[in-house]
Amino acid sequence: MKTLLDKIWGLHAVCELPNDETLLYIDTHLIHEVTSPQAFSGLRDKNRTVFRPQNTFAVVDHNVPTVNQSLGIQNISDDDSRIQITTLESNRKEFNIPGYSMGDKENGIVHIVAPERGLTLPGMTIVCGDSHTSTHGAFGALGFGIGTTEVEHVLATQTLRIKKPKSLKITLTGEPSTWTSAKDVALHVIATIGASGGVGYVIEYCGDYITALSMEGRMTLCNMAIEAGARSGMVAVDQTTIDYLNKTANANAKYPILKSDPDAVYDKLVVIDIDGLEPRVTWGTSPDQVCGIHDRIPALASDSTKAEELKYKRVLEYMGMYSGEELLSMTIHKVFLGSCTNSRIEDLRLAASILKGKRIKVGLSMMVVPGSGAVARLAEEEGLKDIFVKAGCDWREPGCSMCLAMNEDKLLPEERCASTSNRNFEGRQGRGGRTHLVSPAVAAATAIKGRIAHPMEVL
Ligand SMILES: CC(C)[C@H](C(=O)O)[C@@H](O)C(=O)O
Ligand code: SF4
Repeated sequence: MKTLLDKIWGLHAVCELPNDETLLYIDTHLIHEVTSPQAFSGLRDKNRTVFRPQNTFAVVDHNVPTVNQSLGIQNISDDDSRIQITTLESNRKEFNIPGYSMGDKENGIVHIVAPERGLTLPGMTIVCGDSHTSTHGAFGALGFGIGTTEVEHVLATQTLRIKKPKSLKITLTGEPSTWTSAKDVALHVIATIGASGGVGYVIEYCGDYITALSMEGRMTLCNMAIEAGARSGMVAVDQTTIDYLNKTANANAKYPILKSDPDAVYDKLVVIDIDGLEPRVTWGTSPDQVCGIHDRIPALASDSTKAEELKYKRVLEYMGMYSGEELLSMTIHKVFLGSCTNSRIEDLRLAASILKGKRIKVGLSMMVVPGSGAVARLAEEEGLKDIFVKAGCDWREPGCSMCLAMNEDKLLPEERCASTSNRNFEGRQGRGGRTHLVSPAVAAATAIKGRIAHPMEVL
């Protein structure tokens, strides 16, 4: 009667520690340039080394420019970005850590690259100094984000001191509408349980919708478990997982069909009906401020407190909207197709299928940032890049880009963006920028119309 979480935990618990903590063995440690510098400095200060460099893998993604990466790191004008990238390069050399440098043809966003390279496998524990490490749970693995001090601990020992999270089973019932994707379901889950509804839990997604969902869709869903406050998201291993791994990791390997026992006991159970669910769009500055695409900006609840009223007014003011305004009437200046939520090949295929033979609205700009070199190559081979370019989109090189605006890709104050990324808080995509989180299909339709649009409006 064990859950998937119990099983993976049991296989990795080295010993129990005081204060309810477990010393957990870590199979794969992913690192990037933002949260690793202090961890390496810590190692050096204590005269320690990296215990298992071969189980560590580095990419540079947050700060990299999305144009002219081949010109090299010295070409990056922002000092912080250049220093972070250079520091990771030198730490990798010093500690013998495998990975990709800027401009490497396989480099990309850490959560896209690792699954693609077979570094994410069923039953593994995977950590990274990055909250969206939850993405890897799509493979029946336990992936979660850690802080910089913990990065140092994992580098030094390949283990982590951690309290076991509680388990939350979310069963999705019914069939959503045709143009509703995993992104929309992720937003609906967050809206239903709230942005802190998952705090203290690892979510396991179950139900027929999940069984039928592609690996890319499962990654999108697990990626955004964090936006519901959860430590991670996971999906049981099934034939879809195995088929994907046979293509990407190793065609001859035997992978364990790891799943929860039928009578497994969870700490909490939630059932969410997604029957007929329409595409979702966020209207506010929290990922749980979500509406159906045909809805209007919701009014303030009549039983709201003064504090809630002030917060609501602040959100509308920042977003430049009014209560009752129609989402479909919202003029959009920029569209961002990218991020570890939605920059896999399936996302690009979907957006390209809508943009094929069409032009994006005059005055609007759309940036397409593939999640990795492999995604970019495949998109070029399949003719997707051509479709985007012909439609007037800006085809870029891989990286986090306008998901968090640590490079040149930013919104200007009051610019409104339909973005396939995962966070919409104030300033996330540039100071004063306004973010609406959407699916790749809605992003493409929106680019054509110049306002939030349902794919059916352009097909
Ligand atoms: C920079 C990093 C620590 C951060 C995270 O952990 O999520 C980033 O990836 C993000 O999406 O905000
Ligand atoms: S794409 Fe966005 S969410 Fe993902 S790791 Fe990069 S910054 Fe974080």
